[in-house]
Amino acid sequence: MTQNPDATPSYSSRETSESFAYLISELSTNLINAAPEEAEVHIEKALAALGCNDRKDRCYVFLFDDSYKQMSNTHEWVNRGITAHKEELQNVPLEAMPWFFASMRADGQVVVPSSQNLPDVAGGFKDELLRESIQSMMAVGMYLEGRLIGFVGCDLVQRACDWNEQDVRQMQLVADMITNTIARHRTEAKLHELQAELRSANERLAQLANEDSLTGLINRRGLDLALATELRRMQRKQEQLSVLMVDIDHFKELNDRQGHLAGDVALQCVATELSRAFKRSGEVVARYGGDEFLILSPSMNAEEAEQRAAALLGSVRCCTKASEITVSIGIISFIPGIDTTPEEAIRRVDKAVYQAKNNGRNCFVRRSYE
Ligand SMILES: Nc1nc2c(ncn2[C@@H]2O[C@H](COP(=O)(O)OP(=O)(O)OP(=O)(O)O)[C@@H](O)[C@H]2O)c(=O)[nH]1
Repeated sequence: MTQNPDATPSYSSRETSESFAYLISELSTNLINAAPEEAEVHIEKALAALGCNDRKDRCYVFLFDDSYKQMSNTHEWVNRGITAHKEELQNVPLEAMPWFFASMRADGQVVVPSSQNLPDVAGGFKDELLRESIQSMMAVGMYLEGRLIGFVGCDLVQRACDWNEQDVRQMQLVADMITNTIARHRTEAKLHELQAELRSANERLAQLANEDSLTGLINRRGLDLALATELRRMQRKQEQLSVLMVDIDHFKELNDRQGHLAGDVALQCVATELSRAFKRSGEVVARYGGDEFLILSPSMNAEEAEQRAAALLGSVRCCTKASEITVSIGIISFIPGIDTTPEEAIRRVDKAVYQAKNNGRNCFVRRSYE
């Protein structure tokens, strides 16, 4: 125990008062069951219980930062008529009171019966007590996994006090209780953080599994899922689904002539144009594979699908002017039946593209679904 050499406290064998012990056990139960947002209130109640017992003037919790450079007053209770200091005691540099910090680290407690009698070596700490008109104080350390993380303490403004063992024991009880609460909430906060990281990693993984890395469009896997969903949805609503397959013309030649990288850029360029042209709510643009793209337009009839395909022929040429790329487009527009499968829809729209290629490319062909 750290004691002022000029004023050795005379500890009595007074037992912890029953009412205090009862109150503390009740608070302890509350703290164990408290949700993080309620814990603050319970910690302050514990400080109040400590303060009201034996008429203390101020009770508080300070926490050190991880590098022991600063400490901050996180919780405070003050008696009626006593000035609160919590606001101003944030990020207090520990180097300003080396004696206090060294004593706390060495002994796990600092007991000051009379601040007037503190030795000169207590320097900055003594000045601080006198500045705040604190006549007497006591603090005990809070340890988390063996590491000093802060302390719980109390001040007496109006009187000096020969603190006894029971006083220290009571304060230690409250300090342990608050430490356990802080420990539990830190663990829970860490757990929530990890859960959130895991959730977003899983979401990203799921997204990546359905995403084409070159263009950022959904890939064939994602398209298969989306097509199955749209077929069911349009069947239920008895509305038309238009499916457009867009295939770049003579793409192999472009690769051969300008290189694979230029080919990649052209694919990205077409992908961007398709995304721009088909961004109505519910529309899906996918890279189906190689130089083929697929578009799903729910609730769109054949006439509108043809208009949009015609516009697309023009805009693709514009967007890839440098490479003079054209595309061939196959279209099917139909109300899905109960037994329409994604494979069948793809097979039919693929035939339409094939026909567009045969018709000389840079055009669209719509095939009826019957
Ligand atoms: N640069 C690049 N090329 C790709 C990629 N995926 C597939 N290809 C190439 O795309 C070309 C597709 O060519 P084909 O299917 O023969 O068709 P095409 O040359 O476009 O001819 P038509 O469709 O008949 O007009 C192949 O040469 C593939 O190697 C890719 O990610 N990047």
